[in-house]
Amino acid sequence: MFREKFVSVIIVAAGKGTRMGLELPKQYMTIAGKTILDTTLYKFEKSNEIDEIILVVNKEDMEYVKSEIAENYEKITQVVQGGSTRTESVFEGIKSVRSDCSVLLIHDGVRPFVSYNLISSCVENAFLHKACIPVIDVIDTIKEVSGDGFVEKTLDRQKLKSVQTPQAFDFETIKQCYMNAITEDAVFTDDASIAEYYGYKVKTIEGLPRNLKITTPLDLRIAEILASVY
Ligand SMILES: Nc1ccn([C@@H]2O[C@H](COP(=O)(O)OP(=O)(O)OP(=O)(O)O)[C@@H](O)[C@H]2O)c(=O)n1
Ligand SMILES: C[C@](O)(CO)[C@H](O)COP(=O)(O)O
Repeated sequence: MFREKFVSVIIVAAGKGTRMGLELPKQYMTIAGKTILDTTLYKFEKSNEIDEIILVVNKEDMEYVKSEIAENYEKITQVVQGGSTRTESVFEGIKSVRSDCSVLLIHDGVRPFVSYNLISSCVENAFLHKACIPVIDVIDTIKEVSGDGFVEKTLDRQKLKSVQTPQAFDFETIKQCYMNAITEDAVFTDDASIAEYYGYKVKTIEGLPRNLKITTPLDLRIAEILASVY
């Protein structure tokens, strides 16, 4: 139904993995015989919804990625150099997206357990609502804590959601938002918050608990278990 429109995905993989605490950036670590980045790329390569993949990596990894990774994926049209923040890396990717793209997905290279169904739902809802993000319920009680370590308030958990990627957008809308946002001092920790900043309404859909962002050594252990199942 949506296939006559061109759909691109930017996979951002230019992070340093500071919280993982190892020298090798986590996207190049191997789980179940494949790098985390390869496992992520494979999902989008095989998804019927995706027409092109733009891969964003660090300057020092460009040659390795072009010769050892990108070669294996027909849908990768560009490997581009990222920036010093996730926002800058996404913006570099956006500059390389085909001008006739209708819907753009933006996905973390370190979320390898995304499903084909979730990719499809994101695309479908971006066509319907212009901006769509997957979310899951928050499990813990969340409190706001002041700089001196005392609780300021307890937030209403019913209204809180934990946000995942892929985040999906009408391409022209998110491109314009990013072109404006890149000149702002504000710090954005995901793509949807940039659309929100410029007044767009963002539709949430049900994400997947297994779609974790591999960030810490504990996540890596969990990912090893998940890789034996998904
Ligand atoms: N300058 C950056 C920073 C992050 N990312 C990407 O954004 C995704 C989510 O970021 P995160 O998990 O925070 O990765 P890192 O920045 O590598 O980790 P850390 O913050 O611990 O250094 C990752 O796929 C990461 O490679 C990126 O492309 N460019
Ligand atoms: C985009 C994101 O994955 C949504 O949860 C997340 O905000 C990325 O954050 P990070 O600061 O790059 O870890």
